[in-house]
Amino acid sequence: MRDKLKKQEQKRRINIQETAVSEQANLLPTLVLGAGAWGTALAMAMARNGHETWLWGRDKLHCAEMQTSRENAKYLPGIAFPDALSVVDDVHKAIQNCGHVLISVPSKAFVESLQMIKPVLAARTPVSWATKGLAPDTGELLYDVARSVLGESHPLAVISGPSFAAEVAANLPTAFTVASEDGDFAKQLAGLFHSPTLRVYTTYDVLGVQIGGTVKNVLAISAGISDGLGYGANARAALITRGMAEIRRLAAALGAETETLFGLSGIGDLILTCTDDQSRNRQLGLAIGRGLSVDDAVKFVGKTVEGMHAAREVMLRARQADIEMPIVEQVCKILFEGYDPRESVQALLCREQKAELTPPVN
Ligand SMILES: NC(=O)C1=CN([C@@H]2O[C@H](COP(=O)(O)OP(=O)(O)OC[C@H]3O[C@@H](n4cnc5c(N)ncnc54)[C@H](O)[C@@H]3O)[C@@H](O)[C@H]2O)C=CC1
Ligand SMILES: O=C(CO)COP(=O)(O)O
Repeated sequence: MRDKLKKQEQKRRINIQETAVSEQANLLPTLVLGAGAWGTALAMAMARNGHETWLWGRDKLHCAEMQTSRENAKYLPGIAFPDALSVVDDVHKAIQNCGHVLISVPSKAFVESLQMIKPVLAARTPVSWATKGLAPDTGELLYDVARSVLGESHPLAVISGPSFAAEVAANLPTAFTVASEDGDFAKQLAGLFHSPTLRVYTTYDVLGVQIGGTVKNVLAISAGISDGLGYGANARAALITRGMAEIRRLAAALGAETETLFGLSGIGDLILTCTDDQSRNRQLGLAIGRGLSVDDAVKFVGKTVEGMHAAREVMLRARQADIEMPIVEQVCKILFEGYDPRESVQALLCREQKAELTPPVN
């Protein structure tokens, strides 16, 4: 009995501490790490809501330019920073004094960012990220990477969904999802962004949100390749739909909620990036489909293309889970084994006949 009461008291204290941390996250400024397109757009969205936001980028010259011009002319030209947004120089001081860190760097720089904040981050300061992808080589989910680097004490959250940076920066209507195992933190983080032009939904399914946001990038490359080859709208719709089946299989195998894949971070982001030319993953596919070599296509796009990094790791996770992801497999063959995209499409079409749905067994 005494043990039970002790445990209840401990739980109550943890709750009080967590509430204090969460309230602090709302009052103290948010530090955004990564002054690319997405980090800047998210920083602008929070600052427009009056939340004091600090933006840090590793390129000192770029930061100095942003301080002077009050815009990010490199990634989001012509959109002025709100008053509550400042570009900071001293990242260590900012990490120590902020109420929440939001990481928005490419997946290859994610661990490096966690390692940079870890020694200076105050205990229990919440950390979120908008990075989409898996850990290079190991294919670990970024949530697991963050937990193992930062330990158990920091509330963590993932931001994902159909949201091109340029449209968010331009204040065009957008909806995305915040996922966290800590429901209070999810709500508070969503509240920092929520506005008449930005609807932010919350969920606890961090796994499903990360899988959707990662695999859709690989599938956007496949849709781009198909469109670059001139294969038409039927082929694109088939790739999106069968691609969705691949996402669902991986998500189910890893223990995510199927429902999540039918939400903003799943089908929402898949449709966005497979169909709109703002997507850099789709742009890479288009260039390959139109005849450029993979190397030349990467140079031609010249921007962050997460699907190029995620493709191998997604395939690795699929093999570990013993599931088929034929579209992702063909994208890997084109990107890394020199396959001709036409051969890959043939390989997909020539797969054995299959049922889309089989009757339930009584
Ligand atoms: N651009 C978009 O519309 C969206 C992007 N995302 C995701 O956000 C992440 C970042 O993408 P973007 O901002 O678009 O990329 P970006 O290419 O516009 O900018 C990336 C920024 O990260 C910086 N960077 C690279 N390595 C770094 C490091 N080690 N430390 C600090 N900064 C570093 C670069 O200097 C650059 O400023 C990606 O995972 C992407 O998939 C998610 C949703 C929308
Ligand atoms: O994730 C995105 C929008 O939700 C951005 O997609 P790209 O990285 O393909 O440009």
